[in-house]
Amino acid sequence: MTSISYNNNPAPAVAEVGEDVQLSLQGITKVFPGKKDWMSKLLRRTSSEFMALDEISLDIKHNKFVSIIGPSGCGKSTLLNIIAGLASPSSGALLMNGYLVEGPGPDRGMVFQNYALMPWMTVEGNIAFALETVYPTMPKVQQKRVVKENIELVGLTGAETKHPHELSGGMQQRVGIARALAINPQILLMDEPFGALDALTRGFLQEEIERIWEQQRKTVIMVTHSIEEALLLSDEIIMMTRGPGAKVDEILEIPFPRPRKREEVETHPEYNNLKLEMEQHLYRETRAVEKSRI
Ligand SMILES: Nc1ncnc2c1ncn2[C@@H]1O[C@H](COP(=O)(O)OP(=O)(O)OP(=O)(O)O)[C@@H](O)[C@H]1O
Repeated sequence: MTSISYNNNPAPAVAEVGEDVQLSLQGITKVFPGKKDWMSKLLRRTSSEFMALDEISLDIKHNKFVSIIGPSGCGKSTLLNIIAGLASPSSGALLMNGYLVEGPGPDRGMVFQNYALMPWMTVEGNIAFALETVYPTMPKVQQKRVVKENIELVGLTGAETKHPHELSGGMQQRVGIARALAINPQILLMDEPFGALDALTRGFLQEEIERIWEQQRKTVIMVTHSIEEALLLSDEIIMMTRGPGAKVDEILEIPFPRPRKREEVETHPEYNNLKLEMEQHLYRETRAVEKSRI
């Protein structure tokens, strides 16, 4: 792979973190303000403020595949958006290699559930556009090489000149993955990346992600609703409590050897215990949410 470097102009370090820690979340709280303006009052759509996340502290180590799982609406996407710099925390700090980060940056690449491709651009156009935006001075020859390498990496060779509407959902998400990887982020963030796909395509793409991860061993943080997906891909699974004021309940260490094959993972002696523990966690938290609404 072509190596790309960039100057992220990091802010000064504000705290000591362990050498093996790449990303440190320190007391991240997110409170969404309520709506009390005259228009909301007129439309009877006022709301009070809502604390989505309450003092989340986490250390993510280099080259780990980490999944975040929790009951629906607990704040998984909010947390990922804060890590991506697309949302700001109400309090707390986010440190990357010990340096404070306060906005989006090319050190974090994001893959969205709805692909978020430019519909008027081709496959290579979408990837080249991301590269141009992040590395405006990159020579065209290098840009072409990076685009080609990443199209190859996600198995889309031959589809370079197609537009998103000519591609299946699975192929569009491959473009989303290639685009995120092309900017050579230190951390790949994925928000329910396979959530909009049918079961078979989802299975294929999970295996593709496992293959790509083995090649690159980049740190990945993935939000998912799927226990099986988290178990297949992750080194660690962060289980969140229900909101409001969601916290980290427990972090599961996943012991399956790599490279992973679905059949081997599913027949590992620890698989059923881990799956049961996750099911019980999700059931308990979801049941509590439902009870609170009755
Ligand atoms: N802009 C906002 N203003 C007010 N509340 C918000 C806003 N965005 C999210 N929320 C609330 O914050 C909570 C967390 O939302 P978030 O989308 O992060 O949860 P999630 O765990 O990713 O959900 P899901 O599992 O359904 O994808 C929800 O209760 C949601 O309604």
